[in-house]
Amino acid sequence: MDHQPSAPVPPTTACHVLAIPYPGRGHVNPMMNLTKLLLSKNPNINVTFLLTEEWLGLIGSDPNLPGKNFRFATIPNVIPSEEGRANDFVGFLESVMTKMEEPFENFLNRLQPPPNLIVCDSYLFWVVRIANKRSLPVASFWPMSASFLAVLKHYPLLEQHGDYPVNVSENGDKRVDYIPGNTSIRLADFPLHDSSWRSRKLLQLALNSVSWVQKSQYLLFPSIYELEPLAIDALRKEYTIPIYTIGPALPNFLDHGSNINSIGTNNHNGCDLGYINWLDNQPSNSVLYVSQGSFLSTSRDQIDEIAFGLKESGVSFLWVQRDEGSKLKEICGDRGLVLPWCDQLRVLSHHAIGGFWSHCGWNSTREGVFCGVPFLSYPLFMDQPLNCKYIVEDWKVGWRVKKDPKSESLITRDEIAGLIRKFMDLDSDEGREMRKRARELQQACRKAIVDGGSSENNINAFLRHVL
Ligand SMILES: O=c1ccn([C@@H]2O[C@H](COP(=O)(O)OP(=O)(O)O[C@H]3O[C@H](CO)[C@@H](O)[C@H](O)[C@H]3O)[C@@H](O)[C@H]2O)c(=O)[nH]1
Repeated sequence: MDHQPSAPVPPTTACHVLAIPYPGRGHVNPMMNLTKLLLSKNPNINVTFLLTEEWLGLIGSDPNLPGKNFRFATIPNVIPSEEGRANDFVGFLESVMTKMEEPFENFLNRLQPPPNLIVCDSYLFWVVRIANKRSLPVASFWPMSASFLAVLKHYPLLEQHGDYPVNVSENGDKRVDYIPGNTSIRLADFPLHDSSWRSRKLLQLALNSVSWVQKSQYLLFPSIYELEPLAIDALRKEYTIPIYTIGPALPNFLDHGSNINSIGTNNHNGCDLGYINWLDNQPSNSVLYVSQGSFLSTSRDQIDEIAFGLKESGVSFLWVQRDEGSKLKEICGDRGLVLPWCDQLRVLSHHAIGGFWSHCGWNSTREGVFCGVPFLSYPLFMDQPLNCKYIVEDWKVGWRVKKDPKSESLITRDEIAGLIRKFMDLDSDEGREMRKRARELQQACRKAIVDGGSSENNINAFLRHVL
């Protein structure tokens, strides 16, 4: 199915889709991009996008929201605020899994016209429970990699092989090859592998959500088949529901219509973006873009080492760091910019960007790959070590910042400076090879979204099924 040109989606009677993302940037963004994709495919689709009131405040004034056939709806703020979400992640996740269900059901009772389809984040398992009771079809949307889903689905294998819990300082570099859909994985790269209360609790919550995926009617990934064919094929064999890869599900590219070339042309849409002007004045491939995603961070001491390392490297950089910006600016001097937020995809697609220091969230990973940018991978949590493994070992489009998984010490400024210098050296053989592969992977992704490409076929097949 993935490579044959597919029939266009036929016009149909109106279809009302209720989309409900998990309340986090890394989940809301790809759900919004999926929504835009659905709306662009068929004029008879209407979408109601359900958020908490807080999240409506965060994204409701975005100038790139879909106009036609789209509306927001809200439920009250029954969960802890997005502000400081990372400080008590267990508490946040538990609230999402227990407190949103009732207001959601009340909302569904009132929703007019009633939806024909619900698309929900796979973490919101209670949506599937409610929809099943009402015989409403649900598409479960998993905004992380298919490989990560396969790992969680087969997590009990770790215990059966005597590999759980993992003591990283003893056997973090041991590799296991018994997870379907994955090449061999270091034990240190499994999510939530340690025996702490927090990890066990988060694992229990994640595994519970995974167990509900099979009870939905469709499974959607913002992934591209070519990025992880082994995992997609393995999951297609195991699940009885149809699986569709509709990636890359990126913002600007969708905002620019289906013109895939516009992403690389720094089309500012008339916005006055000082940092884009700054990038415009930098040589091609000379700037390292540094970001740890939308809500996580690393220790203060490590941030200081990164700042001094960046300065000592002599490489130009654009660093997104939500707090301590002024202190970091002072340390880093005038070689680069420190910002609290930027339009990441626009930055990554700029010709001046030559590398991406990333925490390897799945959105950032797809965005970097789609822009053909090589990675310095610095994963922090959950699926990120596995995404880093894809980048470094499977796709070979990046290097790890932390080489030894057993080491618990800080990565020093000297190590960081040396690594950055070597990574940004466009003339080294190793770097040239990595950049070539990044361009090849980028091309494979771009092919997926044109006529006959895997993602285009998948989204059409999904809509034919639904409509
Ligand atoms: O200055 C910034 C920083 C981020 N972003 C965007 O914010 C999103 C961040 O998503 P992601 O890279 O996935 O990071 P997180 O926000 O950390 O994502 C959470 O959700 C992801 C999807 O479930 C998981 O893969 C991650 O591990 C989890 O931390 C991306 O679209 C970025 O383009 C910006 O636009 N500007």
